[in-house]
Amino acid sequence: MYYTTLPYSIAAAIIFISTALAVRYFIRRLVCRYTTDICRVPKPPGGSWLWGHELEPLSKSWGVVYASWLETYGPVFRLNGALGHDDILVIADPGALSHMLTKNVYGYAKSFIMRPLIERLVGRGLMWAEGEEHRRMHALLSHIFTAEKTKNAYEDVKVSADRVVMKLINHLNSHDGDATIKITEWMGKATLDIIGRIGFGHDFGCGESPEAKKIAAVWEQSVSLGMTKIARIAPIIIRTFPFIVSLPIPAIQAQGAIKLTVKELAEELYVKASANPELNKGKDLLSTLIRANFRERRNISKDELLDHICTFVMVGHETTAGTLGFTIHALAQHPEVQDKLRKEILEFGAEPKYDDFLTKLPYLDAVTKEAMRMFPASAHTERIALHDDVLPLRKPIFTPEGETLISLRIKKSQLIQIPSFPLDRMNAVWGDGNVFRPERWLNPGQLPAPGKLTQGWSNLFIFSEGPRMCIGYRLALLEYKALLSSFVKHFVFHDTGAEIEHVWSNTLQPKVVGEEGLSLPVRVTLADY
Ligand code: HEM
Repeated sequence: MYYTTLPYSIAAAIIFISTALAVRYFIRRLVCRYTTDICRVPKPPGGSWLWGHELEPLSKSWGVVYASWLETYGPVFRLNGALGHDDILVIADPGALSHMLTKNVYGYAKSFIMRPLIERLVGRGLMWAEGEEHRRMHALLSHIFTAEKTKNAYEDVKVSADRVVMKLINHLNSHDGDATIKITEWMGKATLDIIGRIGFGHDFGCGESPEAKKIAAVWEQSVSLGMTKIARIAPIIIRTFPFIVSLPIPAIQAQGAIKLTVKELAEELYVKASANPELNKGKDLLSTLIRANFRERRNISKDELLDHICTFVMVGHETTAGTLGFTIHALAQHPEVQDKLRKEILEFGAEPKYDDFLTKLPYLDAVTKEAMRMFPASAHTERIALHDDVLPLRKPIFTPEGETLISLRIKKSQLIQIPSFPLDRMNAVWGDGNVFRPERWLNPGQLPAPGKLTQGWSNLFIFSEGPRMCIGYRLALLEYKALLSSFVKHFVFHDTGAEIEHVWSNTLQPKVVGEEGLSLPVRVTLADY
């Protein structure tokens, strides 16, 4: 009896599930066709029945596949989602981005992939919060990142910049003045040192303290594991099966370890600083927050304050280090740009101060903008629409049926990807978007019209735009310019000839083609002047 009925019940179950899936599929297509404009948006051909188009971007250096789609289909297109997920909208149109990120920011939340990732990496701070909670946290934190507070951080930035320069000089002296280094690692020592002081009055010993080494090791482990094929597919699977996040998978657990390490350190300062908040005169961000919490009776929990510090430490140091690393690599590949930059810095003479960086070093400013255009650390992001909405388009879509769409109706839960990495490299906007050419910034006539660009810092997308734009962008720019000018003043960077590809693992990562793990090798010698 058992042997005869089992195949029938399995067959019945298969027929039932297949019919249910087919009915669901057709209902969704009908809903999509008649209540949204998604079906009219261009879509690349192909895409597997199981993975949709979602594995294709992983097959090449990060951004290359999205860039070719953007070239072919324009700034708005759609992809088949993996594992039966609805079509995904990909948006690089400045009008639609401004609607989602500036005008209607709380109508679009971080996606089910991004939010758990952020929570594991840095905790439930500003980057993780949504809606009213985000508004409250932003009001609490924005006053510690003003232009004036950033200016006051200059001395700490300078101390760390000098320390890492001295360390690299010593390193070169012990290698006959000529060494190939992993540039992002060196930049990470400096930016961690800076955020340690500014964030919670901690000295990371220019990357040499045991805690600094632990953070660097855990970060590298998390990024390296994140580069493996399975880890790169994992977010797509997690979207359908969110419980996977709680399984003991090394790549996922390593992300949590970074947060724990930083929290442990910040907790020591928290205990000291909160014992007597009025007497604590610390200038660092944690002390400032503890004092404000005490004076204004805000009742912010210790956990929340520590998560803010974790967020600043991780998103504040890795991003800036990554962009600096890519810039120095670009300078090694463009010696004429490097020489011109060094000349400007040497001719300036004195040590530039905060205000000098803003107005008195135009070529440094041009190099900064060009690098920020080409190497955004946050290389990709995603949003979910929380309500039915209409997205305005700055560049209309012309459908094969002869219709012109100047806006798109979308449904609640629509998943939207923002391809931040290729977004500011589009040839249709920049002409030569993949060419590192700082000179374009010296002549405003050579820049695209602002209407073709997003509304963030310098009309670039690197720090995003609107109320969720990077809160630390002034500090990032100060660190970036102070470190880059010190490095270019003291060292000469040479191209090693290694072919570099980009990987999206937590942030934008460099990797030598054909080698394992993250690496951006640059040959360094001492500047001779
Ligand atoms: C070159 C360096 C940096 C880059 C490229 C960068 C980029 C970004 C981007 C793109 C976002 C928006 C993410 C999104 O909404 O999906 C963001 C948010 C954020 N950044 Fe930065 N960032 C940098 C440095 C810093 C620094 C130095 C700090 C602070 C110490 C910082 C703190 C934050 C925080 C707290 C948020 C969350 C803001 C919110 O959601 O309201 N970042 N950053």
